[in-house]
Amino acid sequence: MGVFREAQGLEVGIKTAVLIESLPWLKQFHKKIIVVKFGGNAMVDDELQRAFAEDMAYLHFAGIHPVVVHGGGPQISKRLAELGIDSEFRGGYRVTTPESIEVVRDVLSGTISRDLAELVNEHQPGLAVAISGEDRGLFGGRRRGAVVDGQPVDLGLVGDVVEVDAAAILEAVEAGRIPVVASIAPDLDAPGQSLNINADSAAAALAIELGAAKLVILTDVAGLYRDWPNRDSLISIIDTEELTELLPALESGMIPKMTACLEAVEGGVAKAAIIDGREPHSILLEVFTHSGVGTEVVPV
Ligand SMILES: Nc1ncnc2c1ncn2[C@@H]1O[C@H](COP(=O)(O)OP(=O)(O)O)[C@@H](O)[C@H]1O
Ligand SMILES: CC(=O)N[C@@H](CCC(=O)OP(=O)(O)O)C(=O)O
Repeated sequence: MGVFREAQGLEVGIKTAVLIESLPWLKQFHKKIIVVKFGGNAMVDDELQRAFAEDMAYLHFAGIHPVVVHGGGPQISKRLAELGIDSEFRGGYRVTTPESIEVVRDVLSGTISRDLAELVNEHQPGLAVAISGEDRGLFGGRRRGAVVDGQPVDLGLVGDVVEVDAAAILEAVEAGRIPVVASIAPDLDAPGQSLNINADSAAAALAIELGAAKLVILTDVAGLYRDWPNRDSLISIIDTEELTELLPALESGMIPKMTACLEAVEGGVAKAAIIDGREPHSILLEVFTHSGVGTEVVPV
């Protein structure tokens, strides 16, 4: 009995320590916007999606304003494969054709945004609202290419967000709602044409425009590895100067992700973090504990 009581006491001690550790962060982020990028690789099963929706509701009811930008790379590739269309990535970006841009839109804003908003809304009807980058002038895009092995390459209908009109997002936030944003944008140079925007880069552009207190990117690795795939080389904190030096050596999906973190922090967002979205509720540890998780990008 004595041992049982002792164990119970220990458990209570741990619980209260965890709760009270969150106080400085609750104060720091009170009524502030945190932009959360939910990667396609981090939403691979229902349990992870439900945990994510729970976390967004948690942040909301803790007095923080989460704004979600989601990806969907693997889901787009799957849908394209079902249609007999191969996926090609160059420098971490999907080469996008007039045929595939329709699939990108359909998967991102037609399926994933709606599904995520629905899951969040299970916690309170109407809490989340799906908004596409094509709605109400949210994003304006301009075509971009990539550089692979020092050579410029064409990506087709892929763009950068060069203009953000955050009115729709701010209205939603002020109404106490959680925007769930799909990364697709009208092409400012070709009216009627849409561009496929990498979701990390869309999240960075939005975080800068909103003056977010933090950008958190959930993916399928523990963070940024200095010497990928050496698992002993996880970086816990890196400043923008060091990241700028490391960027040319990065591969595949990490290129847009770390470019996004760099742009966000250089654009005035105090911190950007890459965390493991395969761990349910990892974002709560990132936001509410001293040590955080994953890799944090900070100004010099
Ligand atoms: N230096 C690195 N550190 C961590 N992951 C890396 C690195 N270089 C390449 N990667 C790869 O990048 C992937 C994450 O990018 P991506 O697949 O685009 O994720 P998401 O769908 O979350 O945007 C990791 O799963 C890993 O395979
Ligand atoms: C241009 C480009 O590559 N767009 C991405 C958009 C989705 C995305 O970024 O999804 P993840 O975050 O899951 O990678 C794509 O078509 O896959």
